[in-house]
Amino acid sequence: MEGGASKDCEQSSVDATNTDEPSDAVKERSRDQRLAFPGDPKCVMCGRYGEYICDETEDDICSLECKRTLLSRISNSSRGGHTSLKKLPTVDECYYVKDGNDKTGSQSLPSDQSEVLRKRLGIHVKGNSVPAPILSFASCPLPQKLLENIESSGYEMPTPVQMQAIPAALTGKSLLVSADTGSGKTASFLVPVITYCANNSLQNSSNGRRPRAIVLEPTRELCIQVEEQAKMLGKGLPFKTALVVGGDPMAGQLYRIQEGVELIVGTPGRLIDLLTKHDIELDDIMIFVLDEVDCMLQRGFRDQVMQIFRALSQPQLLMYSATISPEVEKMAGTMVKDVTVVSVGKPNTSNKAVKHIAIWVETKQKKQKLFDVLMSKQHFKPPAVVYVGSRLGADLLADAIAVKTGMKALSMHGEKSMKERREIMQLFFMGECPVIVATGILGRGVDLLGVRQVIIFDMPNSIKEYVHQVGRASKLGEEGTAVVFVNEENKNVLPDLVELLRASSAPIPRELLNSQYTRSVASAGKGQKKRKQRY
Ligand SMILES: Nc1ncnc2c1ncn2[C@@H]1O[C@H](COP(=O)(O)OP(=O)(O)OP(=O)(O)O)[C@@H](O)[C@H]1O
Repeated sequence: MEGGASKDCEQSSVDATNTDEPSDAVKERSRDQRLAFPGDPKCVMCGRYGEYICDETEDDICSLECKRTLLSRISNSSRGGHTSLKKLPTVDECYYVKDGNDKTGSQSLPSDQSEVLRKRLGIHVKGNSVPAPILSFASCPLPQKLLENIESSGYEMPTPVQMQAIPAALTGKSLLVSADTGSGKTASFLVPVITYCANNSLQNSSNGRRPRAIVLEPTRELCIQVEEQAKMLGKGLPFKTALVVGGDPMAGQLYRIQEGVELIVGTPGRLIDLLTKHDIELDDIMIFVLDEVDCMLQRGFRDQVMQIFRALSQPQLLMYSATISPEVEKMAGTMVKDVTVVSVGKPNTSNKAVKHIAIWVETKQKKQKLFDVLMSKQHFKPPAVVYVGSRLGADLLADAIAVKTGMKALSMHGEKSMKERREIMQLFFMGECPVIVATGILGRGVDLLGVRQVIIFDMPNSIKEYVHQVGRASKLGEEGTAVVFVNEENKNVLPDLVELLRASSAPIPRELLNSQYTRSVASAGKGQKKRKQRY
């Protein structure tokens, strides 16, 4: 080893503020070394953090133990006829601490390493005995078939929210989780739900199969998407799902539940309708998921959600959203005791991968501005979603786009039948329609495959909905663009918008800064800037 010179030492001269790595003595054994984080050098022998360089071979190595093994392997192979020092293939997969199983059966990181990982990935946790984050799905006791399905879905590594929320949910405790739009929250609740259901299915019992978990979503589109993902991840397991949404005949949905399912995915209204008209056994529901929880606990949905919740026998409550306010946290605390709170990144901020282009445009000129964007080779990046505030507005604008630009444009809103809604989404996904004009129905949660541009034609009334709508332009950190039209009519949301644009380092139109509704936040920002420059 180069006189024990570690890469950390090299690093520390570049980044003196990096205090993540303890600079202690050279590690004697492989198990004393921490795991490799994404991007770290990996030990060629065991895959842990390759903190040192072996001076004989120039290989990354984690400890003296691995160095000895490496050198002995090389000398064995050279005795076998190889005269030169042969490089061993670099190990790609991470190795996990084998003897640190926690009570969920997960192979857990030691607590100091958990803290380093959380810090690096912006994971914050609040609660009692929160388990360590995981670095691979296989470090949790998931059914083998589920692990295979995860792999065939192309999920090589858990995303940060999955790293923390999956082991936390497997403890059986209730969770409140916030993470960016498009960060993989859906799988972070489906994986524990499927694990629970598959492990507890009564498929071979004389009592038949009964629902074990419910996932509530605010829109039918989101239900369809989540149920599809659940089916994909649960394939080959004793795990069946039922979709309970308005617009499809109730008889078919009821029949499916009576035939035996483990998971119900539905909207609150239709589920209550079904539960009040028919006798459905809910005693075995052990997990209740409120996706988009801030929306589900808002007036409009709250009473229905609470009605369903009260019909259950104190299930584990899993609550998720990209936008969670302190009020929602408080409400969640009244529903269940001892909630574990997990947040990834800065709560309630917009997805960093989305570039915001705010344009100040008077209402009368908005249509023309939209046509300009759609007809500009430079600015239009199809397929795109245009968000509007009303159903009629969606229909009229889609027609106007088709007439003015010659492009196929379809509207999407809650008045369309389920059949129409499915057909529109299919055309869009098949690439046969470059523009969809939608109400907020497509604003939350829906994974709009391939969409990298959204145009907010009518600014929503709350910055939270704006965050969800612009989130449709990116998933898993891929870059997207959000064009947003604003004017004085959006006065309620303008101050929040200025703050969000500033936090995203996006240009802020002069009219927006000078508006009477934003002057106070705008000048607060200016003050901060001046102070920074002076010191
Ligand atoms: N571990 C993973 N590896 C690769 N892709 C993943 C992984 N987890 C999820 N995905 C994919 O990332 C995309 C976004 O995930 P998902 O829809 O769950 O995001 P979300 O956090 O629920 O977003 P939103 O807040 O908008 O609902 C999906 O296409 C999903 O299949």
